[in-house]
Amino acid sequence: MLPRTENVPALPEVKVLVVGGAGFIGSTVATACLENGITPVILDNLSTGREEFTRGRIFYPGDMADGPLIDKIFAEHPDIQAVVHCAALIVVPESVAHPLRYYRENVAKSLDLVESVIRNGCTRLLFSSSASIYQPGADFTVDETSPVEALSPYARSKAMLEQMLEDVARAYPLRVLSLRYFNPIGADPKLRTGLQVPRPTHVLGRLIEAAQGGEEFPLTGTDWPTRDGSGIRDYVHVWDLARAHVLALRRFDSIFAADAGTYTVINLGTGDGTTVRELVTAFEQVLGHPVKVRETDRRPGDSAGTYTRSERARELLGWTPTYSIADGIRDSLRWMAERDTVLGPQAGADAPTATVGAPPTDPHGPRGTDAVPAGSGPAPC
Ligand SMILES: O=c1ccn([C@@H]2O[C@H](COP(=O)(O)OP(=O)(O)O[C@H]3O[C@H](CO)[C@H](O)[C@H](O)[C@H]3O)[C@@H](O)[C@H]2O)c(=O)[nH]1
Repeated sequence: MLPRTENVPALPEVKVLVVGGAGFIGSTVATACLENGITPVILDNLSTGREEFTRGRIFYPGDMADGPLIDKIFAEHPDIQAVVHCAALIVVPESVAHPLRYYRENVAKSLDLVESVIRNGCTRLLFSSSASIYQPGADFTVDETSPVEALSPYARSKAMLEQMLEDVARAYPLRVLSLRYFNPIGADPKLRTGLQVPRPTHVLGRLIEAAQGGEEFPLTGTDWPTRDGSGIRDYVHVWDLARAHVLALRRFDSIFAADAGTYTVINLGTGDGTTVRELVTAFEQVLGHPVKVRETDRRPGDSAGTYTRSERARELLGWTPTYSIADGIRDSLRWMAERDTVLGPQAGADAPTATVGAPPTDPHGPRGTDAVPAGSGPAPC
């Protein structure tokens, strides 16, 4: 006979508020949380996020600047123990054309959110920052102490918010961990979520588009002082990024206990620099055939790029990336082939209709479901 369970105390549920949890990274973070015993409560205004990514999850449609809504969420989920702030507009050229919108959405509304978080007594915030704020050094490597020189309104919005959060964390009962992402690629290995926009403008999106339409891939910039003249970046699989968030949530208190401060930064990159030419070669190897490449001038506001040399993510989070760049390319291709099935045909979007061949199943096996070792979860806020 099975033991009765009524008198067995339930394990305390670990809950986090994921702001921007219907977006590409936020939804993947939410999935990784679910797979590791953390319940995500999602807030997203669906300006770029997708409701499909919230199915079966606790979801509040709305804006992060809506104070009464944040109060309602905390009232209905008093067991929320941390906030993961992934909500942002992220397209660099768009930020150059519409800086007011970017500063309002990314900076001003974030301040409203943080004020609401503090008002509701939550003391832990993970902030999605960006490695695009770094000034490229002579060898293109950076660590968390490297100089910051944000070159676009998008990057400046991230750099400004980091500075503001540091000041806020000094003055109020809040600790903030900024995670500086390098260049996310791939998708959830089980293809539950992925990049939602139909025509992504980042380099891998443009390569996939070229492969789909048989068009030329524009290689934007061939005179950078890198080993082959093309821009260099650190491409990190989004599932590895998501795992890092789970580890950061689990270790949040110990990170700050060791550091004794209230604000800190961790780079999330692989430590491998990949040039655009090298990325094209890797892409062609995964795809199985060449793509046409057209060399063009640099993009306005572009930079040579950076990659991380930091060991901080390994030391503080116990995090090491598990996916290769080929894995990321393969998962991006698999997701693009599957995206319309998950999201439905996208009204008004001039998405390419052809799809490129992609492996039908997850070729990574169990790594896609790897559980993050359970430590002590964060205590209530
Ligand atoms: O069609 C293209 C697009 C890009 N590139 C090149 O590819 C490299 C990477 O460009 P991405 O646009 O893919 O990435 P960025 O690092 O410039 O910026 C992106 O990554 C950042 C993270 O560091 C932020 O997330 C930002 O929002 C996002 O646009 C650059 O050398 C760029 O010149 C091309 O050759 N052709």
